[in-house]
Amino acid sequence: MNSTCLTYWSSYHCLKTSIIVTQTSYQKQRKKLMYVSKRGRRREKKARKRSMKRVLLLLNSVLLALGTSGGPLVMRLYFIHGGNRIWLSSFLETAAFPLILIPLTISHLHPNFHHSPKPNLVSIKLPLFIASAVIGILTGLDDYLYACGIARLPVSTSSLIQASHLAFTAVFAFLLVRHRFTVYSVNAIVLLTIAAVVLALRSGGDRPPGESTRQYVIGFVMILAAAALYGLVLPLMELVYKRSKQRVTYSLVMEIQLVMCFFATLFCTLGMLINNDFKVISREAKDYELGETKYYVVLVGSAIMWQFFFLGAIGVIFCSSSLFSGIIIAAFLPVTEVLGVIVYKENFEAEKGVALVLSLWGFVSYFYGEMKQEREKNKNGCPETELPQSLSPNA
Ligand SMILES: Nc1ncnc2[nH]cnc12
Repeated sequence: MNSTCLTYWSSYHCLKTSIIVTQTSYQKQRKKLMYVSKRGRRREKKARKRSMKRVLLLLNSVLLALGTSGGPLVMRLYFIHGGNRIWLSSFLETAAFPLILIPLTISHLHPNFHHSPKPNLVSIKLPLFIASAVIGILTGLDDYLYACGIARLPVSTSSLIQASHLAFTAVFAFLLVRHRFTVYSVNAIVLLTIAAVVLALRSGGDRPPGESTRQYVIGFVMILAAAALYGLVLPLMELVYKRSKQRVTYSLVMEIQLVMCFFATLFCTLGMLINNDFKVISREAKDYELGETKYYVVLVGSAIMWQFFFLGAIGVIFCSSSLFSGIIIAAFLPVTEVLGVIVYKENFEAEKGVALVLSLWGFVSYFYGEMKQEREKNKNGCPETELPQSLSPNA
């Protein structure tokens, strides 16, 4: 009896222990599963976010490329055929800002662009508003300097601006946001700068007949100042995103763009008022070589192209970096020159071909470096990292 009892007793204990062990391992397994699925969900969310950011980067790069090539071409069309109001052309650089209301409305309605179920109509807070307004005024000043240069140095100057613009952006990106350079990005900066300098070397041949040396020098200084100022504005924008206490979403980026362009346009409107540009527009339209209707078409086209430029630039900063914005602007410079050959029947000199090849090489080098960096990150076991050099804290 005793021995039977003992057997039962030990079997009972055995069973109990095995139940407890099973329960514990089940709980452990369950916890692990929950952890894995939680991690999986988090990964999935991050991957979705990353691919969304890639789409946005592509979209903004296309906008920036369109604006970089189309903006100077249309602005040149204005000056070539009899337009000469500098404040008006700088005003046109940002005046199409109400267009941003279209994607902004879409983004408010689309759940992928915001994070709360009931997004506010206006999410920008006062500190970000003030920063955007200050950058907007700087942009207005930059637009004026840029238009001054384009008006005085018609063809080759744009290449001069871009030549120094990328270098200024690189220096300010290092100083303001501690941008980390790779061998590939430095190679790209050098190649793109050489490409633009090759174009700029032809500048003597592009000097318009009858223009005084003084006018030429003023144009040169203005365009260099514009390059330096815009080289500061892009990293400044990146700094604003990074320091923002608000979570920076693409909707917020568009609101920032709206505020910036509003203040830039306000600045140029004051210039136009002081300079009596509004009174002259109708007379200038009547005298325009391509006709009155085409005059207004050129003005509207210019405003749209420049809006693509500015929206693309700050969108690329949001998705990648200010340096990448500068790289796209520089890379499309020879494309603009080649388009000038096609559209305005300008001469196709060997320098334009050389510059085009160099800038494509620079662009490919930059991309190769970025892809390599991302592949290495993935190999090191952090596949869910954000896009290279992206604004991870807010994105
Ligand atoms: N205001 C501006 N518009 C276009 N390109 C520029 N590069 C430098 N300043 C610029």
